[in-house]
Amino acid sequence: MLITDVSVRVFRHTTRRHADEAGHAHPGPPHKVALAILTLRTEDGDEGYAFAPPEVLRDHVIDKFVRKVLIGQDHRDRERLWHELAHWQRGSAAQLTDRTLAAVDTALWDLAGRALKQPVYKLIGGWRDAVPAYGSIMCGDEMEGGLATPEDYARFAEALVERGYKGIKLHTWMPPVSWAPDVEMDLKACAAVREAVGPGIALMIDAFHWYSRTDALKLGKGLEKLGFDWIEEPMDEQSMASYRWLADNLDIPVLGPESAAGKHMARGDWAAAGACDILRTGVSDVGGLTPALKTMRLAEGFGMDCEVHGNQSPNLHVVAASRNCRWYERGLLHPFLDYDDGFDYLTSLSDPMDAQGLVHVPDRPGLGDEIDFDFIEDNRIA
Ligand SMILES: O=C(O)[C@H](O)[C@@H](O)[C@@H](O)C(=O)NO
Ligand SMILES: [Mg+2]
Repeated sequence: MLITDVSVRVFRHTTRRHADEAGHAHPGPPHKVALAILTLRTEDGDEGYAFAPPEVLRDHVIDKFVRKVLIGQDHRDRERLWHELAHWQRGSAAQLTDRTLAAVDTALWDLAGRALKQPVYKLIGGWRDAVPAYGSIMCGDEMEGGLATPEDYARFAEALVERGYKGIKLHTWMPPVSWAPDVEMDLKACAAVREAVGPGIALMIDAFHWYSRTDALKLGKGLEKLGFDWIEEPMDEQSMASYRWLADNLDIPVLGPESAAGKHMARGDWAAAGACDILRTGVSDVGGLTPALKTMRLAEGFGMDCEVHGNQSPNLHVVAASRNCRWYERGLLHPFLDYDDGFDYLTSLSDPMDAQGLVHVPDRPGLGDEIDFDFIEDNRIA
């Protein structure tokens, strides 16, 4: 049970996803990007894994913090190990981030499941074996036939309904799109999608993240007329007061926070302050499955749903183990990309979706990722 080794391998894989200056993904030509895999190994030879950007798992962080906390410890003590690592953040000069905590906690959960030969969501306490997915569309762009016009969004939404999605979230246009942000254009895209898919499909928006209160109110009021299920991150989430004002002035549910710091503690403050109607968490955002589950359970105590940010197996297991979460966010999607192609370092999809829009949680040990270790070795750079 004791952890005897913590290691990181960095490898390159090919993707057509390119990040813009706000970190939002857009399609482009195939290019190679670096990714790191964290491996925790015990005296019994059991291993747990997590993927993260290489900078999140750089040597300094692993040596100075992660090894110091984990080596020699019982891997099953996830609660204690998470808190010990989190306490190192304060004195780390901002070097030990929530993203690193998330990777370590994810690998600990994966390790527990692989050692016991059980899927993680069953260890947490399963709620369901299949979860409804919404198609999370990439931010708009200026690509011919991409997501450049309201009609482009409508056409793509029809294709997503055809694929089986029962919910669709629009990330609308943001800089670096030359004319963005634009509330009127956001509403035109949302209206075109509603017209295209009809009233039976759940629609949500994830808008430009720095609108003013008045612009966010105008957007929200317009979405109310279109029967949208939630408005997400239309203003800077560092101002909880702005969100409390918005939630007080809108009928459409306000969902958040996604990107605000503070883990499950900040999300408790948002729920208590009435700054949102639906809470939000995400394994990468709050420091792991452990705090993501804490957010989910505190939301339940407030009678609130809590929607999970992001795809991939860690988030899927949180959704599968939670009653007060309606969706799995499957994406990000674009007309020029086939999401079901998966990743070249995994030999199967982590989130296979059937024609009815249900993602079936793989009945495999741990988080269930089928990792191609030969690919990783063949493409290893550190
Ligand atoms: O990079 C990001 O900010 C995320 O990909 C984000 O665009 C998207 O995942 C999101 O906000 N989902 O709710
Ligand atoms: Mg979002």
